[in-house]
Amino acid sequence: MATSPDLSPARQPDDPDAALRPKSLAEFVGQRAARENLRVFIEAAKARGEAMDHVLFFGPPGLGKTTLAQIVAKELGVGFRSTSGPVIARAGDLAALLTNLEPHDVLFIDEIHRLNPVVEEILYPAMEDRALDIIIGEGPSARSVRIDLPPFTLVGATTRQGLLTTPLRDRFGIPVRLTFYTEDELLKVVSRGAGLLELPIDEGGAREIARRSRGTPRVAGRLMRRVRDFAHVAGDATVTAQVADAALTRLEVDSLGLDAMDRRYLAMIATTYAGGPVGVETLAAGLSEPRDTVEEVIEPYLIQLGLIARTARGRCLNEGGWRHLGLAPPGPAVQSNLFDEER
Ligand SMILES: Nc1ncnc2c1ncn2[C@@H]1O[C@H](COP(=O)(O)OP(=O)(O)OP(=O)(O)O)[C@@H](O)[C@H]1O
Ligand SMILES: [Mg+2]
Repeated sequence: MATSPDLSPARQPDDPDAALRPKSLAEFVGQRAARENLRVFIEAAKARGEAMDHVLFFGPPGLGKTTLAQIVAKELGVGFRSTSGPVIARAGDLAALLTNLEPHDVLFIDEIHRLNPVVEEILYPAMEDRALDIIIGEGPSARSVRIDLPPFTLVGATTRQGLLTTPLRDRFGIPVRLTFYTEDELLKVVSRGAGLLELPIDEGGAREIARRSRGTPRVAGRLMRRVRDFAHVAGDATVTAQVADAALTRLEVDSLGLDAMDRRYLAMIATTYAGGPVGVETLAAGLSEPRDTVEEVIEPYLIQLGLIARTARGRCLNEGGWRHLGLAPPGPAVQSNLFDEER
């Protein structure tokens, strides 16, 4: 996922996401504000015959950042070049990419928060003045040469907007935050996906998958494929709510859509650290997961559900978190957690 770029599902040749990826803004479900604004900016850029301003998509993994980047290029009717922050090792690599763009092309940089600082410096004048400043030669005879670039649109994607440097963030004219999907939106994602996968499913079955997809279309797609496997082997002709529930329960996806890792995370705060506060490093070590995964993948949805809180002194389990684990919240501890948050 977001932490190991070269293993990212989005970059593998047999990308299971690809089959379900919407190809146009009209097909893209949810994120209504983002979609409507993008439509305006795309139309305006096309009408003026200009490259669209630079766009930054940010939000948790699997919400559609890469998908929207591709859609933007398609709707603009321009070329799409794709790379990722950690892959661009040297300034020269980025210079080569930029000088090879056709006018108005979209250059997509995934995980843009992981750009090497030296490479990032090249990007500033490229984004602002559509120019490259290249140093030729070494020592006293070195001189700087400015190369003009074709007008282009940089589309950046990140799961961690907070890790972007301010100069980089400020150069994106169109920042777009993606948020978790509602159950009804995911219902549409599942119904559309089931059609593409030729999976016979009724409304109850689709809603069960939608409800337990962690607010995330990628998870919905994954659960749909697994439910299809179970239904196939069990000989169920149609995926009903009951069939979906049985399959999801076997996959250890609970009624809130939390998986085994989410529950281990909650249980660790509850039992090992008495409800917190506990530092994220400590939790990551206890779970044997990289800190990035804990912060980018596990926590955002648990915070959205209100099961945990991030406080200045660490992570705390909220009342809902205790109840979800089937435990009673300790009275005084809850009060002191509230007190932490206020400070
Ligand atoms: N609005 C949507 N409607 C239908 N399917 C969607 C939507 N958004 C995303 N998907 C599906 O979810 C999957 C993941 O989307 P995508 O790769 O764009 O996520 P991402 O935000 O780039 O994730 P990451 O941060 O891990 O790179 C894709 O299969 C895509 O088809
Ligand atoms: Mg992506």
